Amino acid sequence: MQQKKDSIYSEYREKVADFVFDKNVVSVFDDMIRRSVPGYATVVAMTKVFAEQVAEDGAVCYDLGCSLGASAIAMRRGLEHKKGCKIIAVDNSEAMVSRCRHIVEQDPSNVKIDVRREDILDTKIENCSLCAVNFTLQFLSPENRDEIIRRIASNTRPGGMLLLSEKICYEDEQEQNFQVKMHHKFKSLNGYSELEISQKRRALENVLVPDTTKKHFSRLSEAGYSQFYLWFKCFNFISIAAVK
Ligand SMILES: Nc1ncnc2c1ncn2[C@@H]1O[C@H](C[S@+](CC[C@H]([NH3+])C(=O)[O-])CC(=O)[O-])[C@@H](O)[C@H]1O
Ligand SMILES: O=C(O)C(=O)Cc1ccccc1
Repeated sequence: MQQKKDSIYSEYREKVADFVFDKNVVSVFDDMIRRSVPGYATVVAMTKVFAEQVAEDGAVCYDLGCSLGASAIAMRRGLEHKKGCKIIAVDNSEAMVSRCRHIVEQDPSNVKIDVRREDILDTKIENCSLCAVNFTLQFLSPENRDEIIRRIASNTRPGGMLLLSEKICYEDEQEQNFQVKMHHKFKSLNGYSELEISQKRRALENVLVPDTTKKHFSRLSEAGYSQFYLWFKCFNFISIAAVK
C-alpha cells in the first residue's frame, strides 16, 4: 500500500488547524495509522475472520469510513469462498476515495467492492450481514453516532454483525492518564517526536472526541444488539463485535 512516511506534524506550527483527511494525509495515511493506532493491523486482519463466520452466499457487507479500503480488502478475503457477496465501502473524503478505488482495482478478487464517496449518514443500509466501522464513529457528533448505530442495527439481518473499533477514554482519571501515556510512548517508539505528538493531539482535540467503553455498550444495547463483546483492546483503543 502506501510507502510514504508521515512527517505532517514534524515542523513547528504557530497555529495548529483542525485535522482533516486531505491530500497530504492521504499520501501518508497507511504509515500514519499503523504508527499511531496500537493493534490497527490486527483489528483490520481479523475482519476476514468475522466475515468468514457471519456471511452466507449473497451477503451484503459494509465498510463505513473505509479510508484506503484496508478493512474492505480484509473482508473480501473472508468472502472469497462464498457466492455472490458484495461489499459497499464508503468515505466522505474525495482524496481517500480516489486513492481507495485505485488500491481496490489493484487487488483482483471475485468479490465486488463498490467504493462510494458519501457521508456515512447518507448511506442506505440494507440487508446487512457484516458492517465494519473501524476508527470512524469517533469523528461523528454524539447525535450522529447514535443515529448511524441505530440505522445499522435496524438494517442488519438477525445474526448479522457490527465490528466497531474506536479510540476510547476512561472515566477514571488515573487510568485515563496511564492509557494515554502508554499510547504516547507507543507513538514515540514508532518514531514520532514529542512535537509531532503534541501538535497532532491539538489538531485532533475538537475533531476526535472519544467515548468510554460503557457509552459504546449502552448505545449498542439501545440500538437493538443482543450481544456485544470487547474482543480487542490495546491501551486507549478497542474493538467490539456486536451481534444482532
Ligand atoms: N461522516 C463521515 N462519512 C464518511 N466518512 C467519514 C466521515 N467522517 C470521517 N470519515 C472518514 O473516516 C475515516 C477515518 S480513518 C478509518 C480507517 C479505516 N476504517 C481502516 O480500517 O483503515 C481512522 C483514522 O484516521 O483514525 C477517514 O477516511 C475519514 O475521511
Ligand atoms: O494519532 C492519534 O493520536 C490517533 O488517535 C489516531 C489517528 C490516526 C490517524 C488519523 C487520525 C487519528
